[in-house]
Amino acid sequence: MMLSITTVKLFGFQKRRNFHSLAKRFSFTGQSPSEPQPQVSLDKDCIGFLPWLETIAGGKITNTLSIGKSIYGRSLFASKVIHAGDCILKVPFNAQITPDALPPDMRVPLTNEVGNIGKLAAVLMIEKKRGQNSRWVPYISRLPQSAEMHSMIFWSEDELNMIRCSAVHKETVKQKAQIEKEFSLVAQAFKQHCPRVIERPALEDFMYAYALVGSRAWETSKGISLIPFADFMNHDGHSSSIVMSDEDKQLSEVIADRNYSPGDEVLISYGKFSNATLMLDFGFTLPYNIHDEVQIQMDVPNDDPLCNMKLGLLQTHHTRSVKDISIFHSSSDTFVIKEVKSAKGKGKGFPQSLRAFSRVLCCTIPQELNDLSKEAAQNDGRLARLPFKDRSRELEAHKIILSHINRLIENHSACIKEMEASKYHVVSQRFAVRRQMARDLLSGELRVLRSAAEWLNHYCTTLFSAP
Ligand SMILES: C[S@@+](CC[C@H](N)C(=O)[O-])C[C@H]1O[C@@H](n2cnc3c(N)ncnc32)[C@H](O)[C@@H]1O
Repeated sequence: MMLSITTVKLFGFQKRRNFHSLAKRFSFTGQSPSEPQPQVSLDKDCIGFLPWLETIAGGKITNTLSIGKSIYGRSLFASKVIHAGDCILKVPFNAQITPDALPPDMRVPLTNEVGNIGKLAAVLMIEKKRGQNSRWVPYISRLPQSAEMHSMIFWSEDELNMIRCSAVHKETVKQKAQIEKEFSLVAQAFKQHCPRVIERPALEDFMYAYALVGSRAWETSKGISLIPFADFMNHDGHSSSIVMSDEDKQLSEVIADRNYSPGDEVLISYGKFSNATLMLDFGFTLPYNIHDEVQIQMDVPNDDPLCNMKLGLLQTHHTRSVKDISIFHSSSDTFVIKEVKSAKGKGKGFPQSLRAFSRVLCCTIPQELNDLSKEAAQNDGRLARLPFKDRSRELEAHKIILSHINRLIENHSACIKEMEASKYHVVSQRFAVRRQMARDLLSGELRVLRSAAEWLNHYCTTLFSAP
């Protein structure tokens, strides 16, 4: 997952928001009550950075932001009063790094099998190896080191074990395998086409570059772009400021969504990401993430006598809507549930597609399946979307999901309990950060699962009370 950019020709003024607490993580130096405008403590390592980038850009990038340090690494802070609606930074496309920078000979062998992140990671490796000869050295030297990063591809077996009950565990394994596959192609291309720059490509270096790109590049018309300076901005899930791209003016820009005083940390939204996505790709979590979700995998058992008929029917009718598919590469029996806001049916409900799947699952004779198929044809074509007329069958269908969800609740609770039991062991700072991430992930998923169980329980108990 990359950060997604919004392409704009004309953009509307974004809604004013209340000041959010994340914007106050910064500690000021030398601030006294008589000073109404606190001074921003600049990141001394970045003093020459903006003038350098402005030279490349051929113009001003910001009038109101400076680079400072937050508890989450580098960040941008208001150096002057900023009003909601102000444009706070503009980075022209010519000051961005894209896969177009790959040596032409390397582009061809990498075309199909290496994704945009892998291609840009290869560019970053080349620039890094060029050292002081790289045009981008002032930028590259200010990127975080791999030891400071917590993207899940860097997690050890023990660390990954903490989240074994979550679907993101499997995704991490898949992502690592994909990176290794892409690395073998990139390494081959390096050996053939740039042996003098990269003599002995190392998987470790590729993984580091891949994690940097995955956590700080935006999808753009070039496929993907690293946008220096804009990528020093940290994420706030409540912010409505995003990085936007203006193809006519050939630049990326950010508009403030709220007022800021000098010294405030200025945050943007990377997207509506769950903690699973944030930890997999960005290496952090939010303590309470409203976008948390749980991936549910349900199978038609192989020993079900109607297995083939059910699979055929499900395939023909596509039980899932596209909205059910998340970051996870889903198979035909994968569903995503979000927090069900109210057990009484208000707010976001329980996914219809999963309920439909379980109705199909509990059919025991071909006639029932044929009836579902006929019913779909008479309505909007979607299978099993209406409750069974026979309420005990409807109950049975929902009990299937409920027992699956209850099992996941048990697994999540056991993982959390195990983690809490090991809380007082002496651990490294790195492990402590990752354990907190694991806790945020699992508690968020547990919240989602419990809301789903509550909804299902309510549905099951009221099924027979309706007239
Ligand atoms: C686009 S970069 C932002 C700049 C970064 N802090 C730096 O030092 O260069 C994204 C990275 O910043 C950190 N980050 C951003 N927002 C965060 C947040 N709300 N909580 C924790 N870490 C965050 C994570 O390490 C993430 O991978």
